[in-house]
Amino acid sequence: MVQSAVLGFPRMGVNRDLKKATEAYWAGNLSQADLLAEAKRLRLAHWKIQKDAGVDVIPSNDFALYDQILAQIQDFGAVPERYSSAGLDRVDEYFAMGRGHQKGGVDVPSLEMVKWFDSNYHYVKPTLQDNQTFTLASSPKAVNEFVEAKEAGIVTRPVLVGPVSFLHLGKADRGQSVNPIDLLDKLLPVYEQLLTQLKEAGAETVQIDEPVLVFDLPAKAKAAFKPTYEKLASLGDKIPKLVFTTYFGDIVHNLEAVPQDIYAVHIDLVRNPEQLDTVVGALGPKTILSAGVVDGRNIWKTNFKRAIEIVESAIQKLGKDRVIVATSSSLLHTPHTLASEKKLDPEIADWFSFASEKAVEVAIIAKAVTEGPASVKDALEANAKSMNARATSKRTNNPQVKDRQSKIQPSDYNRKSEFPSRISQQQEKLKLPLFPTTTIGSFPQTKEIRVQRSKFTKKEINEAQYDKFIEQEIDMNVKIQDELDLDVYVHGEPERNDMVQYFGERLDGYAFTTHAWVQSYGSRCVRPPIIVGDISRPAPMTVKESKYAVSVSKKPMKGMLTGPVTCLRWSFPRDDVHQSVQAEQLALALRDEVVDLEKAGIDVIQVDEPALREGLPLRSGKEREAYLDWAVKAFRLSTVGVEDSTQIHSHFCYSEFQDFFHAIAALDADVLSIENSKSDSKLLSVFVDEAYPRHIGPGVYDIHSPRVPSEQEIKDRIEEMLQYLKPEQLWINPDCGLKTRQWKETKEALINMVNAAKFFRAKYAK
Ligand SMILES: CN1c2c(nc(N)[nH]c2=O)NC[C@@H]1CNc1ccc(C(=O)N[C@@H](CCC(=O)N[C@@H](CCC(=O)N[C@@H](CCC(=O)O)C(=O)O)C(=O)O)C(=O)O)cc1
Ligand SMILES: N[C@@H](CCS)C(=O)O
Ligand SMILES: [Zn+2]
Repeated sequence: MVQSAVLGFPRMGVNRDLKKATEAYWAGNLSQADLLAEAKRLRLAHWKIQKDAGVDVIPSNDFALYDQILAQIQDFGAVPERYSSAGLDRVDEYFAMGRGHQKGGVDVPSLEMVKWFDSNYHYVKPTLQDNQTFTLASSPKAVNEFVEAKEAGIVTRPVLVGPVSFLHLGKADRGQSVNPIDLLDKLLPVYEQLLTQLKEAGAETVQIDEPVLVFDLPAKAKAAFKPTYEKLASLGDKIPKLVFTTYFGDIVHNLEAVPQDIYAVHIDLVRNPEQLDTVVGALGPKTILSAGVVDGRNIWKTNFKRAIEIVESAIQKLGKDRVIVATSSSLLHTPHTLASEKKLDPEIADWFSFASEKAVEVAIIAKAVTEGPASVKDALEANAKSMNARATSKRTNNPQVKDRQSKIQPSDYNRKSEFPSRISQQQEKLKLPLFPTTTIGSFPQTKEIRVQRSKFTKKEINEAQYDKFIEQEIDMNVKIQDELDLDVYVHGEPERNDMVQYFGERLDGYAFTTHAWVQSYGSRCVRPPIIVGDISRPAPMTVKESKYAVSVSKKPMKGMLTGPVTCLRWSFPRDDVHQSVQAEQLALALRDEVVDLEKAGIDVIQVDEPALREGLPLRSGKEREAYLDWAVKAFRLSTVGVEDSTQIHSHFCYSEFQDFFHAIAALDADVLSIENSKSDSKLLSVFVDEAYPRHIGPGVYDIHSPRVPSEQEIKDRIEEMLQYLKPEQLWINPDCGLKTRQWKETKEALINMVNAAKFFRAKYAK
């Protein structure tokens, strides 16, 4: 029999229940016991959904209050001393690592949080010491949650991040020099104990995630797999059988690292179906293949015919008992259920499948290949009908958009003059001081803003009332910036629900949802709009608010847009058209917006591209070069339609810019703001080595945490930056937008930031 398996389920709940509970707990409005009870309720509900869907192998320990890697950091005793010595209980210690803690005499910033592979999910980086030790918690989460499910009558497959990935995804703490992978011998005993305890609790199999195998690995990490998994195999029946799990790429280049003596190997056959034959050929003689054929990263209905063909091809080589039908990755990256979408056009809704529906899909595919297609005849027919309806729908095709794309000229990618000429024209107009201060765009999205927007959406207030409210918010933001004495203002983005969803809602070719939330980090969620057809801009999207903001501001006001690559990456993209085509369509729509902003008197326009780095193919080589080529072109196409005297800014809040520096340089933006506060300023040396001539604002403090940085801390950061950057090219700004913060901490932090900038301004004026 071919089993069906889900690799992980979204945690938030049908109504973002987990977000609401954790935020209530942080605000002191929910007890810890009630938070934990809510988490338990959600886990049980999610196991039941999968059971009712007919899934054979249901995951546990895929749940986390904040992040699954963070949970493992704590369970393995890898908590840096600054947190473990703070006298917090386990839950608060965990949250302190995730989001910082500044209360009751404890003042610790959070651990670094970075993108999970090329997704919009963020994980907390294991942050390791030279003398690191590991100790398994007395009551490990993986065991607790397995037992919890078992007591509810569901025998699950616990999920762990494997030892090589755990270390490879980690880093040495500040001031430490350890290479994480060198800690493997110390870490392995913890896995042995944990796996033994899981077996004793009744777990027959464990999903051990080693997704780093899809990277180009350093030799040491690659070589670490074999001895690690031989060691675990030597424990025989003392531990559960292991499903060695990879996703988000192919593993063909790392095949020798795949353990031979292992129960099962999972591969992502949505991203890389072509790896099937090679991987099957390299499996150990008894190893099972877990075939990831239901997309864990997108919302399109699975094409059953295609998926069944892939699974059948594996069965032909391995036999039915050696194949599992699975989701390609965890379903964490998909929304909870399509059933909540009451407002979607039924024609389009018929094309989608969210997490709960995908659980049903794996079960149907497994049944089709086990018992034959006749056993699921109706489901197969309905699916074929949906596939055909989408392929032939008029909604996907706009000839005018295609015509405009075909007429793009090489000159459409270049500004009129080179940077030196542009910057002097801009400076003449803007008259900015040395070390100009600015923020990244958004100001706190208060409860009041969300309530007003919600009222407007529900038609409880009319457009004029909502517009008036937004104008008042802009007035307030301008006043606050006057008081703070910032140099380049922002309107604060109060009218935006999200920097991508907002644009998706204003562009043709997009569908958007009411409940399709996906966790981005901690309690924060996004509702990615869905690209269903060719994209175009029916009307200006941001001009009204920016024009108003300029009219009430005495200093330069930035116009604020989300760039084409980020709009693409943080949407659910089409899977029937290459992403470069979708990015180009977005770029043309944004180009018109940039030109309209300039016409409306906006002299500084920021086009954010935080997702440019995240879209970089995970392995170096031709694919990466091709991506960078079209991604850079899309950015340029969207920004270069302006006069030299208009200053183009761009923003990146993911700091690993070293490996794509040439692409950042090729964007030709006049000013870049980049996330920097959590990384070593040494990384900035790339700007010196490459003689980068343009302006840069490396973030001087972390905005993900409510913690207020002191003026001295900010001065120290600026001092470090000045070792690498020239005073006349340095801007002073936070790491990213301030929408997730409260006003109190925002003002306090910005006062310190402006004071720090003024200190250096005075120092260098002498
Ligand atoms: C900058 N980042 C972003 C990423 N991806 C995006 N798509 N957008 C980003 O900004 N990726 C990387 C980084 C970090 N990630 C995030 C992700 C999410 C947030 C965030 O603050 N999310 C908000 C939700 C934002 C939103 O869409 N809000 C809507 C709906 C608000 C709402 O909940 N309304 C209520 C009713 C009102 C009420 O009572 O409060 C409801 O619908 O029930 C809006 O504002 O209208 C979050 O809260 O999770 C930040 C950074
Ligand atoms: N302008 C956006 C960028 C976030 S990456 C903001 O400030 O929220
Ligand atoms: Zn940002």
